[in-house]
Amino acid sequence: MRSYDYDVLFIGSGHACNHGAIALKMAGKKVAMIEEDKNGGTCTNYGCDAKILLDGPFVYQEGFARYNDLGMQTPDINWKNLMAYKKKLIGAFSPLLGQAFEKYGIEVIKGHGTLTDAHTVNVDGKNYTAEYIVIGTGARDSSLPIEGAKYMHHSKDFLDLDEMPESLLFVGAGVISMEFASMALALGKKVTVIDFAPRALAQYPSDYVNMMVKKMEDLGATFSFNQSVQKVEKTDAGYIVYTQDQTFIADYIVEGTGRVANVENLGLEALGIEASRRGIVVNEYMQTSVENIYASGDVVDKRIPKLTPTAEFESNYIAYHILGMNPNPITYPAIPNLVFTLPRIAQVGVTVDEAEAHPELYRVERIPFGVSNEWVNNREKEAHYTFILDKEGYLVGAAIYSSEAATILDFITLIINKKMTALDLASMIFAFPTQTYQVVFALKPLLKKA
Ligand SMILES: Cc1cc2nc3c(=O)[nH]c(=O)nc-3n(C[C@H](O)[C@H](O)[C@H](O)COP(=O)(O)OP(=O)(O)OC[C@H]3O[C@@H](n4cnc5c(N)ncnc54)[C@H](O)[C@@H]3O)c2cc1C
Ligand SMILES: NC(=O)c1ccc[n+]([C@@H]2O[C@H](COP(=O)([O-])OP(=O)(O)OC[C@H]3O[C@@H](n4cnc5c(N)ncnc54)[C@H](O)[C@@H]3O)[C@@H](O)[C@H]2O)c1
Repeated sequence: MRSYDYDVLFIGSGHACNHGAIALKMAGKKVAMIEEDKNGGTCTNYGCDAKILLDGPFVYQEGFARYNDLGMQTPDINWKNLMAYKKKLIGAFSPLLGQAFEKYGIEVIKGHGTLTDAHTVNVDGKNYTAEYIVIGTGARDSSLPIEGAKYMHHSKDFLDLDEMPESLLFVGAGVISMEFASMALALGKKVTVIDFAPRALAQYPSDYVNMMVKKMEDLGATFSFNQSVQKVEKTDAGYIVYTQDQTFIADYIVEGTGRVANVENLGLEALGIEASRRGIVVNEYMQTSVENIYASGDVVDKRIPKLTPTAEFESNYIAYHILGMNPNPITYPAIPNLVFTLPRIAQVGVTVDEAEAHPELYRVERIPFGVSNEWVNNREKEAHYTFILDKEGYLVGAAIYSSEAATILDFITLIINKKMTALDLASMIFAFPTQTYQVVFALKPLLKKA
C-alpha cells in the first residue's frame, strides 16, 4: 500500500477545515492544513467576528434610544477607538489559533496549495501527499466588471475603516450591505443603498425586510431598487455611480454584490473536478468527482446558505465520513439565518413565502410580540415573530424581527429540530422574567399537545 505524508490534508484553515482537522487529529490521524493567509479564514479575520465586535455598542445605543422619551440620552459611539480595539483583539486571533493548532498537533503549512494529482498538493514548489484531501478554500467578495470598479471597496476594507466616511453608497442590498449600512447610519452618516433586484435581503421575509427598510429610511437612508450599476467615476466632489437612469454620489462606495468561490489555481481542471463561480460540485457525501478529495464550506456549489455554522457542519461530517463513523449521505438540520441589522431579522426552517404558498401543508401564526411584552423586552414595541406549523402542530419554521433574535433563534431551532410538543415545553422550567419564557408562553398553545 502506498504511504503518504499525512492521512488528511486540508487546503484552507477556516471553519470548513479546522473543525474536521481537530476531530480527525483527536481520532489519531496525521493531519495538516495549508493556509496562504491568516489562520482561521474569513469569519475569524475578516468577517463575522470583526463585524459582531464592531456591532456591540450599536446594539446598546439602539436599545437606549427607546428610553429617550423618559429623559435618557443615547450615548455616542467612538468609532475610531472601537476600530482600534477591533484591530487589537481580532488581530491577535490568527497567531492564537496558530498556537492552538500546534497544541492539537495539527501542522499548518504556509503558502498556496495546488493539487497536482489525487493525493498530492504542491505548496510553493514543495509536494505534500495525503490519503484524503479536503478543499476548504472559501469565497471572496464579488467584483463587478465595470469601468471604475477599482473605486469600489469590499467588506474587508469597511471592517478596517479608521474613520467612517461622511457619505457611503452600498451597491447591493444584501446581508453585508445591510449590516454595514445599519452601523454607518447609526453614526449619523449619509447612507444610500442601491440594488438591481426589486427588494433588499431576498432570502428574508419581505414583511420584516420592509419594516427594516422603512426604519432605515426614517433614519435618513435612501434606497433605490432595480438599479443596474454601469460605471463609477472619481471626481473632486466624490465618487459618482452611474446606473441605467440615475446618478449617485458618495465619499465611499462599498460593493456587496455576493461572494464567489475560490476555485482558481487549485489544479481542479487537470483532475477533472467540476467547478464554477458558484463553487465545486460535490455528491451527497461531500466528495468531488475524485473520491478521496472532498470539498467543504463556502467553496462548495450548494443551495444551502454559505455560513460559518454550515461550513463547520460539513467539516465535521467529512471527518466522520473519512473515519467511517458516518457512512450516510449528509443531511442538514434546520439552518438558522440571521442578519445583524438593528434590530436583527432571523429565519429558520420553512420560510414564510413557502408556507403561504402551501396553506394545505402549513399554518402561519404572526405574533406582535413587542406590543404585548414591552415590560420585558426593553420597550422594543416593533419586535415581531412569525411561527410556521405543519398540519400536525409541529413547529417547522420561524421568522423573527427583534434585537433579541440571535438568542431566541437558537432556542427555536432546537424546538424545530427536536420536534418538541407543548408537553415537552411544559416539562421544563424556564427562567423568568425573560424573553425566552415569553416565547415559550406564546408557542405552547400553538404546538401539538403531546
Ligand atoms: C463581512 C462578512 C461577514 C460575515 N458574517 C457572517 C455571520 O455573521 N455569520 C455567518 O454564519 N457567516 C458570516 N459570514 C460568512 C462566513 O465568513 C463564511 O461562511 C465562512 O468563513 C466560510 O468558511 P470557509 O472555511 O468555507 O471559508 P474561509 O473562511 O473563507 O476560509 C478559506 C481559507 O482558505 C484559504 N485559501 C484559499 N485558497 C487557498 C489555497 N489555494 N491555498 C491555501 N489556502 C487557501 C484562505 O486564505 C482562507 O483562509 C460573513 C462573511 C463576510 C465576508
Ligand atoms: N449575517 C450573516 O449570516 C452574513 C453576513 C455577511 C455575509 N454573509 C455571507 O456572505 C454572503 C455574501 O453577502 P452579500 O451581502 O455580498 O451577498 P447577498 O447575496 O446577500 O446580496 C447581494 C446583493 O447584491 C445584489 N446585486 C448583485 N449584483 C448586483 C449589481 N450588479 N448591481 C446591484 N446589485 C447587485 C443582489 O441583488 C443582492 O441583493 C452571504 O450570502 C452569506 O453567505 C453572511
